[in-house]
Amino acid sequence: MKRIGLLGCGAIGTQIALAINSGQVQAELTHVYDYDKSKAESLVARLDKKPTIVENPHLLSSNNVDLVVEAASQDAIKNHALSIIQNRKDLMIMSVGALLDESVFDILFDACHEFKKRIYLPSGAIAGLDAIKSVKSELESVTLITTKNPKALAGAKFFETKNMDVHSIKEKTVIFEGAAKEAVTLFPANINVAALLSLAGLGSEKTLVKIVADPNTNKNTHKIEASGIFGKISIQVENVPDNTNPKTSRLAILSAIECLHTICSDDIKIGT
Ligand SMILES: NC(=O)C1=CN([C@@H]2O[C@H](COP(=O)(O)OP(=O)(O)OC[C@H]3O[C@@H](n4cnc5c(N)ncnc54)[C@H](OP(=O)(O)O)[C@@H]3O)[C@@H](O)[C@H]2O)C=CC1
Ligand SMILES: O=C([O-])CC(=O)C(=O)O
Repeated sequence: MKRIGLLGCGAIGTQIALAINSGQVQAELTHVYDYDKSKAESLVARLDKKPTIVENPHLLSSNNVDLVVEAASQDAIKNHALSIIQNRKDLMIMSVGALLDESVFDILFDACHEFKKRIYLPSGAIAGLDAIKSVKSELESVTLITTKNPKALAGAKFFETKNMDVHSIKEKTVIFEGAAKEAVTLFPANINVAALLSLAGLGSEKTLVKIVADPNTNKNTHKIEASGIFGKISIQVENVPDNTNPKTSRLAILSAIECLHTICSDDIKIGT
């Protein structure tokens, strides 16, 4: 059975730990870390088989684990992903936006080859990555339109740079249009899905992102529109937000659990 270390004990990390605890994912959660220790303690209190709470992130991968699951932040990837791979552990990443920094991507890509380790990127809060990957060589345009309630967008760096008060948005408003590369920097906790779409398809400069703040919605909606020689793809997911973190969709959590289940099982693998 694979031994798992968990980096980040928030909305996604908690549900992953509970899925392992219930046996839905056949693995052993052995070590956890969050820089808010109280979050790690509350999580461990809910588990039957108690993992060790480590005092710093390096102790996750220097211990005897097979895979580290990151559910923390883009900074966590920038600061710790390389040492996890160098410590010869596989890594599952949720804060995928960090990989749109080419220096981070290239270093991790080379490290995976050198240390013969794998990085897994679950499909997260979107659907259709299988198709985008398959038509990659024939793609001509990809646009992601993401609509969230302003309270789910609050706290993003974007509002500091624009000197805009998110709570003053009273009607459905397009607040950002640009390349995925810029979107993941300005909305690091909201649009990691744009990084997944970029990596699967046209890259971070040509993948276009529109972010819409809608005070009248209680869903996190992601619409992908892609076209090319192959034809057209139009996929929309209306996600229920997690009840502890409105930025994060329920589908992102379920996708992380399903990805981990696939990594940890030897049965038939369905889909691309
Ligand atoms: N790929 C996808 O489709 C999706 C990706 N995400 C991303 O996944 C990540 C986890 O999401 P979620 O669980 O909802 O987030 P939460 O904010 O609920 O939980 C993250 C936890 O990790 C902690 N943390 C952040 N950075 C570090 C660090 N460097 N070292 C240790 N702990 C850290 C946070 O502490 P504190 O609160 O104090 O910052 C928090 O306790 C986020 O980056 C999010 O943007 C989310 C949804 C979809
Ligand atoms: O969960 C979502 O809807 C998407 C999200 O936060 C992200 O991609 O960072």
